Amino acid sequence: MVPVAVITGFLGAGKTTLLGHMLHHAQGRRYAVIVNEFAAAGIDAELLDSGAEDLIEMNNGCLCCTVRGDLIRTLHGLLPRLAGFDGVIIETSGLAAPGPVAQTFLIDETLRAHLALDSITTVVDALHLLDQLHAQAEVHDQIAFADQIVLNKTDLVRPAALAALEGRLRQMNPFAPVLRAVRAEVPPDALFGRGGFDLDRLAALLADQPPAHDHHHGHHDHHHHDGHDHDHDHGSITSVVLHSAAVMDAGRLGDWLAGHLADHGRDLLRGKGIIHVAGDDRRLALQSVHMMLEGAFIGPWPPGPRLSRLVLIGRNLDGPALQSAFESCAA
Ligand SMILES: Nc1nc2c(ncn2[C@@H]2O[C@H](COP(=O)(O)OP(=O)(O)OP(=O)(O)O)[C@@H](O)[C@H]2O)c(=O)[nH]1
Repeated sequence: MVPVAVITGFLGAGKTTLLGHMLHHAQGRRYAVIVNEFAAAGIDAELLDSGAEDLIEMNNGCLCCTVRGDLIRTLHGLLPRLAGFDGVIIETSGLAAPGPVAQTFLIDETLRAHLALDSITTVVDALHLLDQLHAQAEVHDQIAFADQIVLNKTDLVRPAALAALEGRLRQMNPFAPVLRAVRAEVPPDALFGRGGFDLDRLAALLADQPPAHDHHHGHHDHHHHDGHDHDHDHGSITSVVLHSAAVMDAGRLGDWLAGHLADHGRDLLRGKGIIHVAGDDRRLALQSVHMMLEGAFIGPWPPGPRLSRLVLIGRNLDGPALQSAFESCAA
């Protein structure tokens, strides 16, 4: 039996950071990694720069609904090579409800014979958690399903507020231990060997219960019409992928993005980009979570054309306007 760890958490909470931390501290253990992004741009794989033995990307939407079939196929494809791995790590997209992902391991007989769900780790963003609990139904599901919770980005929040957040998390999920973290730095063995996955609890959660979040807020975008997992949409949350083949001016791009985030940060949940900027041979990686923007140079470009890509996930995205604003940042 090869153990499977699922990493979940809302957009920008720090899932990829946690995955990177685990892979860099693998201490000789070999993991197969499955990454699922909401937007089809494959940027996570580049940001991760992981050295993972086997990184499989699933870019066609959200793991919880459209592509559970794809997850099953992907895992089946992995089976012949499974003996070479000490574990499988699945990073779900930030909009995924973990229930159906967990269900995959219970329903499929063949998978069940070879793979054992070991843990579901939910990463939460200490700075944005309270807002997200009001606006995003997925966050409730992710917390409710967690086997353990990584309370990440504790550097951005005062200690007193942290204790309150922890209390809130305990209230929502009394079973999951809460690990406080900066940059998702939790013990490297935190994802595996927990044996913590209690099937009885899972079964109870999978049963058709009213979602726990119904009482907490007036509106949400999640619609479970009949208890099946294919019927929810993600409300008005969409994504756009901006492209440019031109060399970009880092200053101009930074000014535009900072201004745009300041004006639209509430609606703009997440931004991620790999940018070809003038004057540097390395790739500029950009990341935003609401209004917080970070940029860092990562390794050199691979041979071939250098295409800049910026993915934005949020509400009310005007794709053509964003694309032309992006292009106008050319050097
Ligand atoms: N200040 C601070 N920033 C963090 C911390 N952890 C991660 N970040 C930053 O938060 C941003 C999002 O982190 P990711 O790990 O990409 O988040 P994610 O959950 O994988 O995001 P999605 O794949 O979009 O769902 C990045 O800019 C990280 O560098 C932390 O503990 N403190």
